[in-house]
Amino acid sequence: MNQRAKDLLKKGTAELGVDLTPAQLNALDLFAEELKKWNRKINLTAITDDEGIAVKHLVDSLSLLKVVRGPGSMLDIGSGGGFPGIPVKLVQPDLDIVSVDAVVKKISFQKQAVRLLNMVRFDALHVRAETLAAQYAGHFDWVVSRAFSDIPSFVAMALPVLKDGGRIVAMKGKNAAEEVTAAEGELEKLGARVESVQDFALPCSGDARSLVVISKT
Ligand SMILES: C[S@@+](CC[C@H](N)C(=O)[O-])C[C@H]1O[C@@H](n2cnc3c(N)ncnc32)[C@H](O)[C@@H]1O
Repeated sequence: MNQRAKDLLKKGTAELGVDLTPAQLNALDLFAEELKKWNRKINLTAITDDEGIAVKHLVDSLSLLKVVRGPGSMLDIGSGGGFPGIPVKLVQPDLDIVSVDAVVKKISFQKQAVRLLNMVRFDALHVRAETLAAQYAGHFDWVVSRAFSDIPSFVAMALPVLKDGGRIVAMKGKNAAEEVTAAEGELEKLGARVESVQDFALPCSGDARSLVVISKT
């Protein structure tokens, strides 16, 4: 990434209360360069400029650390090019992460990023999230997603693999409040409830963001 994008990444994460070490900054930069390289051949993201990647992918993914902390296990459903799971792992290595996507090319990219960045205890799996319960029933402390689906569909996939006392986190943009209100009845039927909604402005862009935290009832 160019110097301006690196400065935005450092400033944006500092605003989130995350002080990146030079090694973490370097790892996030390497990941961004690999993303750009693969994106020329396969469609991983519509955001291709360095500043956009720094703010809308990296800082945005790391905003999850407002509520998710290690140590523990985390599942990222519908992770695409590795968001939020890969940036989160690079900054919070004591989280054991499973990252799933239904599109094999996206998982091939994530596996390459794992090799390039020497990541351990990060499994990128080409599976549909609906099939995970056979292997991971009641396993995860955190089940997260960004730009994945409506809240009830996500929660229906997350509940079978959530540990007792675990939390589901939906990363949302504007209109989160309306989505939460619309989801309440369905969540009750599923045996879940919205525990908190943390609204904030994405650093460096000001775009509205919300972290919707959901627990089992
Ligand atoms: C809009 S993309 C978001 C990607 C990434 N989370 C991000 O924020 O950039 C949604 C992703 O969910 C994946 N997906 C959709 N349904 C899925 C399912 N049932 N199980 C696993 N992945 C799924 C798609 O292949 C796609 O990569």
